[in-house]
Amino acid sequence: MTKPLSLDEIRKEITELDSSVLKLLSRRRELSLDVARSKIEVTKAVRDQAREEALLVTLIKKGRDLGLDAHYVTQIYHTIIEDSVLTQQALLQQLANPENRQPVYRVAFLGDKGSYSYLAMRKYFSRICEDLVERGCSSFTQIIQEVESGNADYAMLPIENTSSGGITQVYDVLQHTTCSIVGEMTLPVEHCLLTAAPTTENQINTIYAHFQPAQQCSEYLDTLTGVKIEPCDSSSSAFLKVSELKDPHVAAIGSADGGELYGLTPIKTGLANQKENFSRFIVIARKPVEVAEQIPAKTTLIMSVDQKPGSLVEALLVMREHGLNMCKLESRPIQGNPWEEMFYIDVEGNLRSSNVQSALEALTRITRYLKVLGCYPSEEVSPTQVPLEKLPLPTGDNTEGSSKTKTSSAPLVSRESQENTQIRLRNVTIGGGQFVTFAGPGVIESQAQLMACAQQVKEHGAAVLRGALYPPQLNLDNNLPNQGQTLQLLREAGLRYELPFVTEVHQPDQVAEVARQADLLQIGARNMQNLELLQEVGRTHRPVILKRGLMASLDELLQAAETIMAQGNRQVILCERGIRTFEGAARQTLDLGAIPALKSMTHLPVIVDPTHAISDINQLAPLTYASRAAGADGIIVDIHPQPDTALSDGKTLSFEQFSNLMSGLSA
Ligand SMILES: C=C(O[C@@H]1C=C(C(=O)O)C=C[C@H]1O)C(=O)O
Repeated sequence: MTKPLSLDEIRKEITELDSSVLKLLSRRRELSLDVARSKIEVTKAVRDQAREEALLVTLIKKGRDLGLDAHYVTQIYHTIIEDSVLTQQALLQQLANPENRQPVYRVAFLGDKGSYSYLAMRKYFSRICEDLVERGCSSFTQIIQEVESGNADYAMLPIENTSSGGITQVYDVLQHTTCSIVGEMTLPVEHCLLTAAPTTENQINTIYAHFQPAQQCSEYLDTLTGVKIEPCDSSSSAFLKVSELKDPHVAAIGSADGGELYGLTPIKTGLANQKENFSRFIVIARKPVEVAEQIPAKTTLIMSVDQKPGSLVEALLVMREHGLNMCKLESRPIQGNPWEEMFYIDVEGNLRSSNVQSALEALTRITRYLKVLGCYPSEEVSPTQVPLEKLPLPTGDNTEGSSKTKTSSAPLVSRESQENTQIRLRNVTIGGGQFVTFAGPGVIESQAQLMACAQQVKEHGAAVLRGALYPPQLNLDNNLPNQGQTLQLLREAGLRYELPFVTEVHQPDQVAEVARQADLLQIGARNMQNLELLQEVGRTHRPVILKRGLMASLDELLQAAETIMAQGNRQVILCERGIRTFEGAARQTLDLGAIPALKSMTHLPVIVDPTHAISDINQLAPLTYASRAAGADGIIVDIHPQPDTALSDGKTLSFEQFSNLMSGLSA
C-alpha cells in the first residue's frame, strides 16, 4: 500500500496545479485577444452566444465525466467568458481610439480608498491601463471640475442603483458639463454594518453612512430604534470616522472590502432593500470616444421638448421608428426654468450608425434642446444559459386556433384582453414556450437539507428553487427554522446556486417581507379565496403562483387572479394542484382538463403541482409528461435527500427519482 501524502505534499501539488491553471487562463486570454483581432477584419461582433452555448454544453458534459457538477463548471466559465468578452472589448476600444492610450491615468472619484466609486474605478481601469493616479474628491461637482480643468483624465460617477434609483445629483451635473460619457460599468453593492471594536448589533447607537447607501438600506434602518444616523461625504469617510473612534457603539455602512482597508469588520451583511443591489457607474472624459463596430454600444442624450400635449410621445416615437431600443428614461428639473424637465435617454446603438444619426436628425427638428452626452461600450455581459432541452419542444401556445373565451366578470385575466403573459425571473421565462421545473423541499428542515436540494435543482436544469416554512401552528419542534430563518436560508441557497426562489405567503402581514426577499410568491390552495391576502399580494411587484382551491371552479380561480391583478400586479401564474372528487385513491384528483381549458380562458401561464394528486411517487413522472402534453408551462415537485423522513405532507421525489424525471423531460 502506498503511503498517503502528507499535508505539505498535498499542498505542494495543489499550488503547482493552481500555477498551471493560471498559465492556462493567461493563454486563454491571449487567444481571445487573437480572436478579437480576427473579428476586426470580418467586422464580426465580439459576442457570439451560439458559440458560448455550444462551448458550455461541451464543458458541462466533460466536467460531468470528471466528477464536476454543472453549476460549478458553468459558474467558472461564465466568469472566464465575461473576462474574455470585456478584454476583447477593451482591446478593440484601444485600437479604435489610439490617441487616448497612456500607461497611467488620473481618475477622479467620490471619497477615498474603499468607497464604492473607488472599487468601481479599480475594477474598470484594471483592464485598460497599468496604473492609476487616484484623485479622491468630496462632491460630484468637484469630480467633474477635476476632469474639465485637466487635473484628471477620467471621472468615475455612480449614476443609478437598483434599490434607490437614479442618482439625481449626478444627472444634474451632467446637464452643464462639457465632458462626455465614454464608458460604463455595473458593480454589485453589498452593504454591511462594519465596526472597529468587537461588538454586537444591538449595542450600536450611531451609524455613519453616506446618503446613498443609507437610502438603499432605508428599510433596515427603519427597523432600528434609538440609533442616530450620521451623514458622511462618502463611505470611505464613514470608515475613517469609525476606525478613529474605535467605539463598540459606533458602526459604518459600506462594503466589506472597503471596510477592510480601514481595519473594520462586518457584523451584519445584506442590508440593502433589494437583495440584488447593483450600482451602475459612468466614466467621463473631456473628449468623446469612438465605439468599435464589433462592440454593443449605448448612446446617452439629453433633451427638452415643447410644453404641449404629446411632444414627449412624439420624441419617443422617433426611437421606435428608427428601431432603437431605449433602455433608460429619466427626467430632472431644468435648473433655472421652474417646472420644465430635461429628459435623459439611453438608447442601444452606436452614434456612428445610420439609424442613430437619422433619429438624431429627426429629434433635432422636434425638440427644444438636444445634446449627445456620449456613446460608449455597453459592459453588460449577461451570462449565456444552456437550455434544458438542446432542442426545446414547443410546449408553448396550445391555444392556437382555440376559441377565445370571454371571461366578462374578469376582464384582466381574460384571454381576450391580451396575448400570452410571459413572466421573467432573472434568466427564466414562464409562459414563453419552455417547460419550467420548480423543485425543492416541500418543507425546509435545515440548511444542509435545503442546500443539498438546491444543488440538485441546479445540477438538473430545473429553473426555480421552491421551499416552504413548516406551518408554525404545527411546529412542535423548535429546531425547525422560523420564517425569518427560512427566508435567509432560501436567499443563501438562491445566491449560491444562482436560482430564483419561491415561497408561500399565508397572511397579509407577511407579504411585504417575503416580497422583499423572494423572487416569486405563492398563495396556497386553502388561501385561494383569502381576499385580504390576494389584495396584499396584488400590491407587490413580485410574480405570484396562485394555486387552485381544492373545491374551486376554474371561474373562481380566475376571479381570485382578477382580484390580485386589479391591485396592479399583473404577474400571476395559475397552478392546478388537484381537486376533491369522489375518487379516493389519492388525496385529490389532478384535473388535467383544466390546463387546456384555462389556456383558452386566460392569457396567464398555467403550471401543475401533482404532489397531492398521486398515491405513489411513481405516478409523478407520467402526470408531469401529461401536463406538458396538455400545454402546461411548468411543474412543481418536492424533492428530499431522504424522502422517507420528509416532513412535507405531499409525495416527495428522491434525488435519483428527480434526476430520472429531469432526464425524461430533456429527452
Ligand atoms: C473568444 C470568442 O469571443 C467571445 C468569447 C468567447 C469565449 O471566451 O469562449 C466565446 C464567444 C464569444 O462570445 C469567440 O468568438 O470565440
